[in-house]
Amino acid sequence: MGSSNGQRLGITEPISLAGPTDDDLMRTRKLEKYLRDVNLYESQEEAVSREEVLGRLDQIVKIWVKKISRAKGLNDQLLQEANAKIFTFGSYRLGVHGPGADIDTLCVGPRHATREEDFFGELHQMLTEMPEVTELHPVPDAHVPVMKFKFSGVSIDLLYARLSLWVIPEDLDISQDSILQNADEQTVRSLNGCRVTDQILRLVPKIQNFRTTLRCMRFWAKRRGVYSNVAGFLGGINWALLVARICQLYPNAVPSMLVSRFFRVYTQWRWPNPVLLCAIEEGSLGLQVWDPRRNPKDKYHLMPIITPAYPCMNSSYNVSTSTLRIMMDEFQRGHEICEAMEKNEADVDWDTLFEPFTFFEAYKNYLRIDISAENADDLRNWKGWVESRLRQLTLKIERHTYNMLQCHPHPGDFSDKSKPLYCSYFMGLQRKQGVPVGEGEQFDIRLTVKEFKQAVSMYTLRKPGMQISVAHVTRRNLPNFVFPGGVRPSRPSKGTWDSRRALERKVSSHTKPGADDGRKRKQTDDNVDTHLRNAKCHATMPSSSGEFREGSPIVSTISSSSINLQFEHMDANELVGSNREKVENNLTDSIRDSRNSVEVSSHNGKVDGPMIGDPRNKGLSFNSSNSKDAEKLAIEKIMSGSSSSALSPNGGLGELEVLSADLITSIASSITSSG
Ligand SMILES: Nc1ncnc2c1ncn2[C@@H]1O[C@H](COP(=O)(O)OP(=O)(O)OP(=O)(O)O)[C@@H](O)[C@H]1O
Ligand SMILES: [Mg+2]
Ligand SMILES: [Mg+2]
Repeated sequence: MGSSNGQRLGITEPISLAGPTDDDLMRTRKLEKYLRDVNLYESQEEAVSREEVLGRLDQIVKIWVKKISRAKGLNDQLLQEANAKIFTFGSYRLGVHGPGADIDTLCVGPRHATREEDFFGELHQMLTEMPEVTELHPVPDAHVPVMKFKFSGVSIDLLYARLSLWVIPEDLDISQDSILQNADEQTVRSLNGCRVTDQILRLVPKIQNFRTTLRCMRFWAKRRGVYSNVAGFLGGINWALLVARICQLYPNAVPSMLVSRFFRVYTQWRWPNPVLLCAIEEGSLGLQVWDPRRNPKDKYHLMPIITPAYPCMNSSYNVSTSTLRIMMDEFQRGHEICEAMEKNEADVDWDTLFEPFTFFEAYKNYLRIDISAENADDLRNWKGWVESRLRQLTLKIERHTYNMLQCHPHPGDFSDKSKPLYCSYFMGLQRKQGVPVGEGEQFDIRLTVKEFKQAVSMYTLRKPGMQISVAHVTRRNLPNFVFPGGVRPSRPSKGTWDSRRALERKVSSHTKPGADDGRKRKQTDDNVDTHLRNAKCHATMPSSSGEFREGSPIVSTISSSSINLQFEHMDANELVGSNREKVENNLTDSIRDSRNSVEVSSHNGKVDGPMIGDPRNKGLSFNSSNSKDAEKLAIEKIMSGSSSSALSPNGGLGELEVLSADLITSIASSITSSG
């Protein structure tokens, strides 16, 4: 049975009930020390101050609700009982927040406390008048409306849920579905964060192990540049769900094991099989739940990670083929490092796993998006809008180049300290591996960029001075402010796992051309590397200033419509018979350019992850120990679902055809109607 108290948590049996060995315990201690050393835990002082702030906030909403109840002329009894209450969610509620993280809070109020007038009106006004409150920013028009501010220096996100109750009891349980009855859409969405977080905490067997593992995975994802919902990677809630599922599958494992199993399971996961912590209940309130058989949009989700509270939704609909590929590569890298750690290989430690991904060494070509505004408020709003549109740019570039050009968005922005009202975003560009290079072929993305800029300029709250420009830059022309400390490294990183792996691959392909297998590998590698190394990419910019210069004023002087990426094929013979030094140089280039350790193939624009028994999985170094083989089978079984219940007649599969029959079965068996 799954959990320590004998109750199975999760929709399948666990994969393994094994507990830790002495080595696992030792690795866990090292991991915990590592996480403390990199400052992932807040101080006791900060923890206390957060609690005080939460206490104050709860008092404030209670005062607020009395005040507005009185103003509305409620009778004495209702006035006396008038109540509102603060709940928390997000990383703070999960217990995985770092120093300086925000506290995500939800104010639950009664039916007579409205969102517009009372929450964004009166409560906002009250906060404005408090000296402890700074940087107050109401965002009433967001998908999930929020009031953002700092209270005694602690960042707060405050959402509002208006229930249909006249009185909010102090012991209100928001996990019961009836709480959603007659609630407006924004309230349902606002309640969702809390309800999901509570469910996660109920559905994991040993919370402390879950927390440490999640801290580790969040830190890892940030270091590897795959932490960001808005950029199409995964955010806090997604990582929490992925880790929670691993905890269910290995209920007696300790954090070091859970991290390693995380990579083991998710390198084998055949997306778009959904990750589920519990069955998807259809519920009785008629709210839409994730169901690719019914909702056309859900069929296109590439990496479904389903929330465990009604109405169950996919929390990761932003993931695209590109970001999925990047994440799968990262899972593969993590898997290899954990395997090496478990074999006690020299030079491999937690530090190796957490080595930062050197985004600005990884590509030769980048797209640079600069934005600017007239004041800090405008820039914040403009950034929020542009960031939410950037994903469309990557999707469009890939679509418009028939997926031959791959786009890697950098999560987060950069800015030049000397220019406070400007900021820049970057995307790495590369030819898709394995795509043959056509003679003199070029990628013209002018139209794509133009369309993107048009879409961005549709911003309804656009103010004068909100500018955007897009330019192509080569690695050499990257501005200094993108590098740590504003200093461009004189040479590419050496001695890292990534550089060593690239070197190994390169050396083996250059020195072992004998065996059939080796020849094949060499050909593939050369093919890929040749494309990258010989891809001469330049932008044609017939602008007044002529050239894009580092540190030049924002690219408004450069017509972004003139971007014309050209990838010219050069003479591949140059590579053959090169002297040692030349090979070294090429290696350095290929280290920078090679990120993909596993190829994720794409059929009809749909990605399907590596499969067990698939030759692509050769890189997975499962040793032949029985327990690991058994685990492999168990993972496979989870993917195929245990039930063979038929699909509903209105299934209407359409594009779902691309999903495996197994998936359909597992979806069918996991979506249940609640009685
Ligand atoms: N853009 C978004 N779309 C959907 N849900 C979101 C979004 N932003 C935040 N949320 C919800 O709010 C929660 C908290 O978000 P937040 O950005 O504060 O992340 P977090 O997991 O608390 O991490 P951190 O420690 O960085 O604050 C998320 O877990 C999610 O439920
Ligand atoms: Mg948070
Ligand atoms: Mg937040």
